[in-house]
Amino acid sequence: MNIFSAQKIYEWEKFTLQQDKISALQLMEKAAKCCCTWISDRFQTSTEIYIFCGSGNNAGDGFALARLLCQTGFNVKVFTDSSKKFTEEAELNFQRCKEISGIEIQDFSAFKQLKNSENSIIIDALFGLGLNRKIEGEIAAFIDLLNDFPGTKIALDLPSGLFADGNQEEDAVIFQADYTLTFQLLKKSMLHSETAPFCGEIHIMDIELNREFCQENPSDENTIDDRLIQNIYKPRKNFSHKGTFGKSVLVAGSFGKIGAAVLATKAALKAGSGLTFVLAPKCGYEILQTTCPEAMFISGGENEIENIKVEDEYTVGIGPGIGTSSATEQAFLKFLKTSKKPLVLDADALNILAKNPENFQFIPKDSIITPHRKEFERLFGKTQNSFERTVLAQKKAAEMGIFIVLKDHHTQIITPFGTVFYNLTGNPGMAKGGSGDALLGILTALLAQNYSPQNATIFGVWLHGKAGDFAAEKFSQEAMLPSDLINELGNVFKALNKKSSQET
Ligand SMILES: NC(=O)C1=CN([C@@H]2O[C@H](COP(=O)(O)OP(=O)(O)OC[C@H]3O[C@@H](n4cnc5c(N)ncnc54)[C@H](O)[C@@H]3O)[C@@H](O)[C@H]2O)[C@@H](O)CC1
Ligand SMILES: [K+]
Repeated sequence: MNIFSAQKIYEWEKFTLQQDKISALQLMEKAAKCCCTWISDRFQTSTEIYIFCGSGNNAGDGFALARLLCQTGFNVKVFTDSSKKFTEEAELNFQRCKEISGIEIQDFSAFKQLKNSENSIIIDALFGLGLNRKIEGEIAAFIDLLNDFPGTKIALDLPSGLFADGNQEEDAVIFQADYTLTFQLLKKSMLHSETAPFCGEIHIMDIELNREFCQENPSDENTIDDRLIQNIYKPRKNFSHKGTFGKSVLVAGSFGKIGAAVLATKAALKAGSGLTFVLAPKCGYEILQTTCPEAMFISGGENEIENIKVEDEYTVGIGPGIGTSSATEQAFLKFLKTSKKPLVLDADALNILAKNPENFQFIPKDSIITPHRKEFERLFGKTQNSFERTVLAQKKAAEMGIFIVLKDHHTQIITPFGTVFYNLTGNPGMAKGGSGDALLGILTALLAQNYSPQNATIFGVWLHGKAGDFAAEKFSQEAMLPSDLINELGNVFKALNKKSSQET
């Protein structure tokens, strides 16, 4: 699914009004209806509803919603500044609201007299996409007051004070929503760690903007949706054999960190690698042969990796638990300089690279690197915030011709062509040592199975998150382990297969 800037969303709205021959007022009514249905499906009509309306079309949505909720049987109070000039659609909906005797319309100041009520809903229709500067003065103080009020807080389209497209100033005043009912598509600020928490749980309201617009206006920023995954996924054909599914080598482990090699190898096996090898130090021999009997062992040294010899036809993933000793560093750099095929690089492989950026030039084109925030900083330097980090990653991915997987709550995949894919699967239960090792194994296995580097990266990151979601469902976010995630890969493939067979 595309992510559009506020500017592009306005253009999309205009396009829809022209193509579908509907009015802005009708579109606003549709938006308000979606929100009314969402609220009435979840809350009893005994809940008091307070709606706060600014002066733009976000307020128009608020006025229309007030009318619809009142007609559904809720007790609704509207707070606004009626001395302000409303937009045309907001004014029309304001007038319609006034005609309904059941709705009390008051000035913002009247809100201060209200008794606190836990059993109430506060709806923020102050500012939406049209926010064009930081909120200050009286409105800022008012939003602070709303944030302190008990009860459920719902933002329409965006929490007031949050810009759709980017970062905020640190002291910005923003409505703290429990739920955000956002129209048509996610906005960029809903996907970054500094800004997304203001939205609470996000629900997309499908207001049926005309989809032809997306074909004519492809975006550089996208979220990974089920349709994209189903298009990438290649179900297995009969008569295939183990050679069809590639040969993966995981270069991993050192004394005390053989577990990292076990996790990466198991993940590669469970992600469908045809033949799997693990190149690890000899101290891991028995552990690996016992825990991963399906994988073949290649010795890379005694207690750490000192030598990496791999045949050209193999797909190689390097990094988990290898450490950064000088012997391992030399072995890794020697191997890197002779590598031609795309590699998957994580953890200590990235830490070794970060020591000397001169070595970046040896990373084969189309390789995949999977840094978390700290590893990214070590490689490419600090940025002020995650928005700037994405931009820097776009620059580096293009310069180096590689795929960068920026691990985060919504992990981003950045392609060498500058496109960003935000992943929506996964959960905080995966913030545990070993999750990254599993991801490296999955990515290596998919690359070995002939998924293109871009498809392997998108699919792998999605699979990893989805398996993590299945594991959290079974064991809880607290107790789930990376091995549980790996064991759930099978259930994710089963679900994908089922969907594929239903579609054909
Ligand atoms: N684009 C679409 O497809 C649709 C948009 N709709 C609604 O329309 C909204 C956008 O409406 P508008 O463009 O009228 O924008 P807003 O309703 O966000 O309000 C913008 C107004 O607030 C003022 N303003 C901006 N920042 C301010 C600040 N910091 N302090 C004080 N005043 C400030 C602006 O000067 C402008 O007058 C969306 O968020 C959504 O809720 C919906 O009705 C459905 C369809
Ligand atoms: K809002």
